[in-house]
Amino acid sequence: MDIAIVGGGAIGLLTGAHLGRDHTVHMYVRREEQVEQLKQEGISCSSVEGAVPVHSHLVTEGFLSHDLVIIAVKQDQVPSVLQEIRNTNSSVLFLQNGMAHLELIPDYLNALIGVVDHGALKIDDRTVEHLGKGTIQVAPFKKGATGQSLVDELYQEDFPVLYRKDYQKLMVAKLVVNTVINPLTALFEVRNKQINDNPSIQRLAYTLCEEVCSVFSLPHEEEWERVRLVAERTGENESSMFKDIKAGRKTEIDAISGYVLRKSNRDVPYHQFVVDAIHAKERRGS
Ligand SMILES: NC(=O)C1=CN([C@@H]2O[C@H](COP(=O)(O)OP(=O)(O)OC[C@H]3O[C@@H](n4cnc5c(N)ncnc54)[C@H](OP(=O)(O)O)[C@@H]3O)[C@@H](O)[C@H]2O)C=CC1
Ligand SMILES: CC(C)(CO)C(=O)C(=O)O
Repeated sequence: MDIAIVGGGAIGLLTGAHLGRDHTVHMYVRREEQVEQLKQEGISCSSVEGAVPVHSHLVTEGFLSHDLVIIAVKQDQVPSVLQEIRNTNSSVLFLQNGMAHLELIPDYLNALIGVVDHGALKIDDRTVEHLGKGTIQVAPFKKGATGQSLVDELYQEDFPVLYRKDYQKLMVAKLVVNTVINPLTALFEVRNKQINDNPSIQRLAYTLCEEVCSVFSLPHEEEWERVRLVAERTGENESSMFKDIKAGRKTEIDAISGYVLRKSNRDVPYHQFVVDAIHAKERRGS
């Protein structure tokens, strides 16, 4: 298959390295020096042997035609990427955390929604460290659309891409995990395991979980157990929000906890607090 990946960050490089073994991959990035480095040296990924050759382009120089376009930028960059790809007929796979981008997807687009539970860290413009192996689950955005054969073609034994029917279920499950673990680990600057190990953080986590479950009518105890398990399984991770805060970058708080606030028709004070507190931390870094 001929695949375009927009964004050469942690997830763009990780998917590019793995899919580039079986498919033709075109990386669309926004800096000339990254275009050149990828063109000359390919992608290096800790879980893939050798450098993986890819084509590379400046995103602003227009799009070629591809079987699939994968959007691997952060939430806040989705609008500008949608502008760049507005004339595409290709299927488009979105890999963002949070759910705010779903509201931006235009009707005409043949969109697929992906949930990534790998952990990846960008080391430099062509190098990514694969920190936690997981899966990418993909479901069609529009009712009735399938895309299953395309998704099945992406499957690799050591990099499973799995077709699912219901994107809502997938996304809400990931949102619950991110809205509990990410802001608390970023605020207290701790690894994920502290959600279980620090009794005060655990109490805050439990209440955030109660709030998000009430907004989406989910069974609280079941969801809380799932959050605890993810915090345990990824215990040594620094969450993506904690990493963003440490690096002085804008976080995805508005797309995650902010989305819960926007969807709620009652007060969710703990979510309001973490949104304000994370914004305060972002400002401290600027
Ligand atoms: N990293 C992880 O382990 C996981 C990440 N995710 C989700 O995946 C998404 C991507 O995250 P991640 O890869 O970590 O983020 P990164 O910050 O590592 O990468 C984002 C990349 O997008 C590039 N970019 C930004 N705007 C544009 C644009 N307009 N056109 C082309 N490229 C652009 C940036 O370029 P530049 O370098 O020039 O700034 C950067 O390389 C996020 O929503 C995240 O929540 C989900 C699960 C795990
Ligand atoms: C699952 C978790 C919390 C793993 O760190 C994550 O998705 C993130 O950090 O964004």
